[in-house]
Amino acid sequence: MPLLRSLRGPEDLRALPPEQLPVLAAEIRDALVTSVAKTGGHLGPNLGCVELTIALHRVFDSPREPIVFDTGHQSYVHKMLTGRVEDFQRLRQRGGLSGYPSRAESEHDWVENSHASTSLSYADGLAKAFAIRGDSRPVVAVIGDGALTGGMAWEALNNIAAAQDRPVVIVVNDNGRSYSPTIGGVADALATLRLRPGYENALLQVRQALHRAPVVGTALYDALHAIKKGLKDVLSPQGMFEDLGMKYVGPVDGHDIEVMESALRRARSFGGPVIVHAVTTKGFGYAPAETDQIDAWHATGIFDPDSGASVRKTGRPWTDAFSDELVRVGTERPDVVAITAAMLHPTGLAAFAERFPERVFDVGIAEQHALTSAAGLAMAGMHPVVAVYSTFLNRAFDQLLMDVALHRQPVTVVLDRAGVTGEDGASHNGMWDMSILSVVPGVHLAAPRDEATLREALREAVAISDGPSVIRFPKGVLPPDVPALERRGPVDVLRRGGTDDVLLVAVGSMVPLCLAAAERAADQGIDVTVVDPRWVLPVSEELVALAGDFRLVVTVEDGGRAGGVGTTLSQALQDRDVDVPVRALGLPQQFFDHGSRGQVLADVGLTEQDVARRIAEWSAKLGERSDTAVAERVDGAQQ
Ligand SMILES: Cc1ncc(C[n+]2csc(CCOP(=O)(O)OP(=O)(O)O)c2C)c(N)n1
Ligand SMILES: CC(=O)[C@@H](O)[C@H](O)COP(=O)(O)O
Ligand SMILES: [Mg+2]
Repeated sequence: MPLLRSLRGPEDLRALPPEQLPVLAAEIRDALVTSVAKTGGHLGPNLGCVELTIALHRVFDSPREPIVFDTGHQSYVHKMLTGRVEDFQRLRQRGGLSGYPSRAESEHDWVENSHASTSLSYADGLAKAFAIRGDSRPVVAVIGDGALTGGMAWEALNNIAAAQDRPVVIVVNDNGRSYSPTIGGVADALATLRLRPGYENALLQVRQALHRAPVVGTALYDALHAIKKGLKDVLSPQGMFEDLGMKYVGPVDGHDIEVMESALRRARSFGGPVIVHAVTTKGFGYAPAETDQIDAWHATGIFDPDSGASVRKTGRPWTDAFSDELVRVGTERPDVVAITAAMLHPTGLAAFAERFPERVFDVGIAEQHALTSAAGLAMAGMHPVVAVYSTFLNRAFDQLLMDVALHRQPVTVVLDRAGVTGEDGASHNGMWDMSILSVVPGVHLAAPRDEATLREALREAVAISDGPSVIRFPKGVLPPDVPALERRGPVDVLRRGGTDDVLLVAVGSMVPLCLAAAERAADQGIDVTVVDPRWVLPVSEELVALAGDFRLVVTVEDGGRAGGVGTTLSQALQDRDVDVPVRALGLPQQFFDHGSRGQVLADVGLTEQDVARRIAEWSAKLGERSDTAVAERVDGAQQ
């Protein structure tokens, strides 16, 4: 890849003659496929925006003129063009290149969050600040047709369109898909625009008119008229953007660098808010991705670049267990409906959709709306199951609190990817849900430990009729089922220590680690009883009663410690005057850099060795304290 590797940055790219650009695009595609095959990552979205990104960096002077990528999963090409091509060897690996823009990596990355539909708000804010400072530089936001379905994008558009003197260039990268084809009114309107005679036609019209233009006479008038008409077609408010007063350039073939560049230059020179509508193909140029009907290789694991065959991790994913059980529940319960925020397949709803197509709603990337519309469905007699990744529930906290919980509506939220997810980095760790849910009155929260308890939790959740229920489980494959020795209320006793030494409360996916830690502690002569509360909210009376029987309670959870299970259990014990020390092990409230789940957990001391060591330390301290107390009592008695 001599051309790609010779580029030190966008200045070099801008110096390339246009005829070399297709070669560069081919080299970038090759680099994308070769590298993502080894590490996994967002291949389809990046293959689809190669030419678009080349054109952006030729027209705009990044980093002075910010280019904000919505979600950021499509920023690999931008990274390659801004001096990071060599770093792709370690994409998404610990200490290596992030899979999203990263402010620590490059001054070209203004924004790094990867929750969708934020780019227009960032761009709006940047443009407002530049305007106040008397700086007229343009700001660019690149947003996919999927991200454009998110409410925030429209809140921002409402502001951007109103400020005709602020130069915000919005590039809509319209590949017609989120993961699956994007659906809804916005998507339909984009599809209609896509069918219009495009920017290329108008450009051709202008060029031909210019060639024909004589010096004088009616022919000159006709030619000028044609030029005017062509330009009007190129830059005029149309369709859905019309009412907002936005200028619109397009549709543009997003894989034609020359045309893309021309459209962007025109948008740049306009000096106000303008939309450039680029039509692209997700996975472009790599047949296995381009032809994949499910998600055009939106996010892939490791694969063989020649055949496209995936090198799969073996094992049954948690998502599949949920997916199967939901279909069973749906067969028995005609009132159960499912909602996805544009993630039908990855959240495991595809099987339910196939079986009950009329009972599934894809609301777009709109978690807030998902929750409130679920409340509406519940009010009218349905039991909605909203399946989202844990980290995206953050978006819909207020809707869960006020629209669902306050109204005591029976809505079940299923959180996939709860806990540390790892390779996607800080924004994707599902480590906030237990903290934010702990403040929601009346919520029921289950953290199943295996397939059997996941299935059971789902059935229990859809039977709850007086408020929201939530089930959380991690990314990855299921562990073997861990049968309970005994059940007390919702609490499963998984291991009995011989004495009332230590009660280890193992939350969900932490169960295998806790059982192993208990064995290690036993080797050091410490008796540990291990329980799984299964339903961590509300804290059950049975768990409180059990805790009161022990000298020390240790909780282990795959979530933020603030407001987590340890905190809520402590509070519950205090509320009931049960005097037993609780030590909480979990994630500190930090943003963790990307790395594998195992690495992140090890960094924060969530390994069986570390948990066993902490138990031993705390246990010893308590022993010292009670020895001292006994000694003091004896001393006191002797004096
Ligand atoms: C708030 C939020 N919800 C869900 C997601 C998961 N997600 C990541 S990319 C994506 C689809 C994006 O589609 P689009 O914006 O069209 O980009 P494309 O991948 O097609 O280029 C979704 C749903 C997210 N990142 N943020
Ligand atoms: C960008 C985004 O939010 C998703 O594409 C996410 O990266 C997918 O994660 P999984 O690979 O865990 O499904
Ligand atoms: Mg898209």
